[in-house]
Amino acid sequence: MADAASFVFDFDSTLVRIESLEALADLALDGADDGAAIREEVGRLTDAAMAGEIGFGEALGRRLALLPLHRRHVEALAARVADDLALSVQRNLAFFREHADRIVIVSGGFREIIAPVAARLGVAADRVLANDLVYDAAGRVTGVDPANPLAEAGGKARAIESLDLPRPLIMVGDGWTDAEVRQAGAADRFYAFTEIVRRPPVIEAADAEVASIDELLHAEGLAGRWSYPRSRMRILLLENVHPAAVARLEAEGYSVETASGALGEDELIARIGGVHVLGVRSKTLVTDRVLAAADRLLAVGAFCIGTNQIDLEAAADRGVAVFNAPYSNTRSVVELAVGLTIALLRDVTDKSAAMHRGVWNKSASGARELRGKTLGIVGYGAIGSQLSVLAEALGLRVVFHDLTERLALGNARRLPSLDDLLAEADVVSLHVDGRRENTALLGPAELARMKPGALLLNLSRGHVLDVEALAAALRSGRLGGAAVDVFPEEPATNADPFDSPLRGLPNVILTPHIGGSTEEAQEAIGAFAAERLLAYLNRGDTSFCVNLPNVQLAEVAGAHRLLHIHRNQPGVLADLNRTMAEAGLNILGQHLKTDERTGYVIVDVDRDYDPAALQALRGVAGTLRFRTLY
Ligand SMILES: NC(=O)C1=CN([C@@H]2O[C@H](COP(=O)(O)OP(=O)(O)OC[C@H]3O[C@@H](n4cnc5c(N)ncnc54)[C@H](O)[C@@H]3O)[C@@H](O)[C@H]2O)C=CC1
Ligand SMILES: O=C(O)CCC(=O)C(=O)O
Repeated sequence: MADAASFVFDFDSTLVRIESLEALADLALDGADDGAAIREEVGRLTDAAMAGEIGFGEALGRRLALLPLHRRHVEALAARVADDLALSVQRNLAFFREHADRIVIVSGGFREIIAPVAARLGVAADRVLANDLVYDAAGRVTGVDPANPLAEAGGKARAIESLDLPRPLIMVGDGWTDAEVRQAGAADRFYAFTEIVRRPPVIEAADAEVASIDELLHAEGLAGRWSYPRSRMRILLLENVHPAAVARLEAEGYSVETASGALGEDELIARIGGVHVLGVRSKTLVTDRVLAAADRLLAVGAFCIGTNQIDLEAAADRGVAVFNAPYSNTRSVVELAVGLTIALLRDVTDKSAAMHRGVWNKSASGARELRGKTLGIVGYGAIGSQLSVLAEALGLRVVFHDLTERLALGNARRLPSLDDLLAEADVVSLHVDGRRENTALLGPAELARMKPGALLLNLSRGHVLDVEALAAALRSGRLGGAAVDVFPEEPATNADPFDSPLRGLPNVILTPHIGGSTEEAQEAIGAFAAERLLAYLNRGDTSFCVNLPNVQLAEVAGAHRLLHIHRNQPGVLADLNRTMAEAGLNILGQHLKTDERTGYVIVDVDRDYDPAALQALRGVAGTLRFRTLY
């Protein structure tokens, strides 16, 4: 479509992340007493001109008159401006260099500042249309050459027309003077470029908005640095995911939306359309219905350890990859479990509450040391085994029970059954995962098997413990206390009410699912999960994926990467290879990994192939998801 098109780019806040005149003002006013006021006025005039409120020529003259601008300031900015390229321009240098003979830069700014950037982009000096500064004998800027059409309102259109460029002509810029080019008929299409600034009147006057050069190239049917513009890929992060994750994903060019609370199933269904990546923590249920409504979803990030809130099989059956952060909050949970155990043994919370009511109750009765007690850990995975290490260091004896064979750390003793553990432990701490089969793992019968006066901790999942049965055991005095961090029904947001049969019981510590809620853990989770999602989006790497075969992949280099997720059924690889051979694709590298349910094939191919061949690959029987990366 755009084979013969000419591209005309604005400069300030389009090719570069600065407004030249403001940057010059900063240099010229450095140390000036009235600098702040002048800078503010210059900024105001720039905005007014960009939004079309005052004429460009008038704004330029007034701004230059305000500044004690000297040649050395211009030279200083020119020396560093090429470091300020817009990020998407930096990524797509190849586009500028390959198509330099159909690119023009037009700006009401100054030739000296634009020249180094044009050189970096490979654009010839005679394809830069800009104002020429005029200096006096002392090197002070007195204005711009009045004979240059760009010194006046409507100048961009006249300057462009004077070049008689091949049409269609595509204008790209952030300001009103760029929109005017299209309005004057000097351009056939105008893209409002919003990577640096977003000006609503300009967007309204544009044929389309592009938030990056990638989007521009995609819209014009040209190959950019990425197979798909990342700014068009929507990432929806719920439940207060740490800002570190947002920053990391945005830095890679993706569009991120956030929400502080969890969403109910119907609310999520209403929002999931068009979303490429969903990020949740423990409360948002990603059900089969949600996944069925997710027309674009590539991946789900669980910004936590547990993934029981996500229908992993339904996701796999749709080729949606699910990632979590399996170790980032482990230590936080363990530290809280240790602290809660000590608090329960010493009845700290009830004593503290009494003090707040003005009651002084100094007594050793019922208060016990940790040392020498037996801790029973149910579920000896990452958290259980870490707890084991810390507990032994504090002088506890540790016994554990796990469904699978686990290495007993230190002097910890494995017990063959849950019942054995319940019979022996003074403190029982639950750290199993949230699989459905663990519902009411501790019910009335199990609680009855615990030692009289024993303590119970649940920091795993709410449904693992029958809270009604626990409340009864506590009320009857059968158990000595409990600390519960997770509940069968948890409020979706901090504004929602909480209720539980455990409320109001003595020596019962209730915490609002904060086992993993430390600043350290949340930041580490944000960083880890974001990195896993980026590895999958950017190169197809499924390391740590919890529902698809794990394949570790290097960056795509000098090739196109085809990613094919399919049902694990006979003949898929043979069909894929036959289809690729028929399409004449030259294979540079291939990986296949399968699990019981799903297969994942990654093929790096030579770049010159007929894109129609990709349709045939989508048609291979058993295909769940197919995408291309480069
Ligand atoms: N309260 C909070 O804020 C947090 C809670 N969690 C919860 O803790 C759980 C455990 O986390 P990790 O230790 O990292 O998981 P993990 O997967 O490393 O360990 C879980 C262990 O439980 C064992 N297990 C499962 N069912 C069992 C059963 N019925 N009986 C005995 N053993 C059983 C597994 O074999 C595994 O060894 C997570 O799945 C999550 O639900 C995790 C982080 C924070
Ligand atoms: O606070 C959260 O995000 C939930 C922590 C949790 O339960 C988990 O990591 O599995």
